[in-house]
Amino acid sequence: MPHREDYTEFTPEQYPPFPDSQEFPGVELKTISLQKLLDHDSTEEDRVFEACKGRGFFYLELGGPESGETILKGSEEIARVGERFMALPNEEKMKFTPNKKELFGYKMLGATKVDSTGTRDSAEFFNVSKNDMIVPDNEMVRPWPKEIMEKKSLFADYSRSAHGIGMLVMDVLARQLGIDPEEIKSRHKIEERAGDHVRLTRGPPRKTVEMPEIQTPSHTDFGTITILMNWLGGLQVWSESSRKAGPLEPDVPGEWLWVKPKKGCAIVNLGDAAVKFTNGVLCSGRHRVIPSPGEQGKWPRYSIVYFVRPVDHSRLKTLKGKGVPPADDMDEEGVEAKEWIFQQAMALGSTHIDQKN
Ligand SMILES: O=C(O)CCC(=O)C(=O)O
Ligand SMILES: [Fe+2]
Repeated sequence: MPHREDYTEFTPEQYPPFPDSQEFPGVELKTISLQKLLDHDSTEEDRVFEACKGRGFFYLELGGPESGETILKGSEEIARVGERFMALPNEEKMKFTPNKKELFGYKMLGATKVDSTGTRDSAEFFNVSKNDMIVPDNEMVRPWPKEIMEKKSLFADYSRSAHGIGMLVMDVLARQLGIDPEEIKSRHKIEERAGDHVRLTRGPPRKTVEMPEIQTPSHTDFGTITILMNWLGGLQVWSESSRKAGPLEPDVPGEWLWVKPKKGCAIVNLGDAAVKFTNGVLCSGRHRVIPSPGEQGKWPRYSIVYFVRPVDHSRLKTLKGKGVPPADDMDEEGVEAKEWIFQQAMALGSTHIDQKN
């Protein structure tokens, strides 16, 4: 008999492959090499620009560079932290719900409405603030569970690497669009407080063959760019890219296509802030998560996501660049990022967020 300490429900080495069947139509995504982007390979820069103007989703091959290796190894270690936290009794987990209009902390199963009739989601997640992980304990602004505090340096390294990778991509995109890269850098300084976080998500195994439940409802990410690690199918993108869909439902005809996890790669996607900065030249792809398909559905599904977001007090508005069509808001001050993120989260049907400052 294995000891309790040996038990782990996050066991990527045991997962069956994504089913090879027409029943589960997949999306074709470009695979971009992190090493080539670091080397300023101009063909790779053109490819990533195309991917971000198109669907706004691509695979990023991580192996080799230090930051990529940190994400590859760190995501598995963080998933195990997630497993330990999610196994705690509910009352323990509920001590860490968000406060003050922020999204950090625990979201229980069912806290998000997934459609206009009020059906609830079926995944739980924990958002770990980048800023609290990269400062000494006495400068942290929230209490964190012991499971996370024990691994604070892991979260700090992971946050720095994921943030760095996100900024590398944004720097390429800014140059392609003739936007002054400083406009992007100054809005994403890692030491300044931002909504950036590492999200640890657990979705339960699939209950029925029909896969009726929604683990994470249809949405576009709110921030600038997202670095996602997952090991089991479940993520789907809407087949048609849309730059102005409302919060929950796609507004253009299409279908959900599966995004198959790809070994050694992160799935990277742009968020609504990148759309705002570029007046819709870049795309924030609509996506959702349902239980894993076929045999994969017997396992609980973990994903580790890093959201790069504009710093709290920066302003969201269209930036100037030769590749950016002029917009009405270019000479305005713009809305504060913290308020924008809060508004977006509320529009998505979140009921667990504290609406008071
Ligand atoms: O779990 C996943 O694969 C994606 C999760 C996601 O889209 C999100 O948390 O915003
Ligand atoms: Fe997302």
